[in-house]
Amino acid sequence: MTRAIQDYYPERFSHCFGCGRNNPHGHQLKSYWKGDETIARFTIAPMYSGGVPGNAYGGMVASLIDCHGTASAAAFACRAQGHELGEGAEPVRFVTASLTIDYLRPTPVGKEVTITGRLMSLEGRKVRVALALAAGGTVCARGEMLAVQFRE
Ligand SMILES: CCCCCCCC(=O)SCCNC(=O)CCNC(=O)[C@H](O)C(C)(C)COP(=O)(O)OP(=O)(O)OC[C@H]1O[C@@H](n2cnc3c(N)ncnc32)[C@H](O)[C@@H]1OP(=O)(O)O
Repeated sequence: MTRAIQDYYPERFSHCFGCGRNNPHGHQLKSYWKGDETIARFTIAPMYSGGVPGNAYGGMVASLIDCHGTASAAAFACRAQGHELGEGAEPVRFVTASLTIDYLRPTPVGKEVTITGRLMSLEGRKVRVALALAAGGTVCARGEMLAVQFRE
């Protein structure tokens, strides 16, 4: 897939600060399939530094995990319905109902990090996703999300 999962979001759901392609002030995170899992790459600017010099504040880490998690949920749900994003039906949209994060070690700024997502379970409108954020191959944070399909 060359287009990011977020590139398939309908226009009206594309203003998210973390991942909306139409929000020029936001992070515009992009998530992709990688086999049966998902991946996003991002370099945190030094202005998001936190308590530990040279490292990011926790909210920034949570923001990246949050947006990658809901994008992953949309992709997992789509594939479970038997089609890929962009094929036919408009992709379903998910919001975060619950997100837990374990901060294992400081996350560096100014260096590319990867965020990965793995499907844990899918039940009706609920998708549980296991998430990890790593820098240089070392996991800095782990997350677990319950994403719920948005009801319009
Ligand atoms: C479209 C947006 C695109 C960008 C997304 C980027 C990521 C984000 O930052 S999203 C923003 C942050 N999240 C939010 O603002 C969500 C706020 N919460 C809500 O709107 C609602 O509580 C919502 C939509 C999650 C669920 O409400 P609703 O659609 O009425 O469903 P509801 O029946 O209450 O719950 C559905 C199921 O999820 C379960 N559930 C809901 N919340 C939780 C929770 N916190 N913990 C555990 N289970 C939960 C319910 O028990 C229910 O389970 P079951 O079907 O087995 O009975």
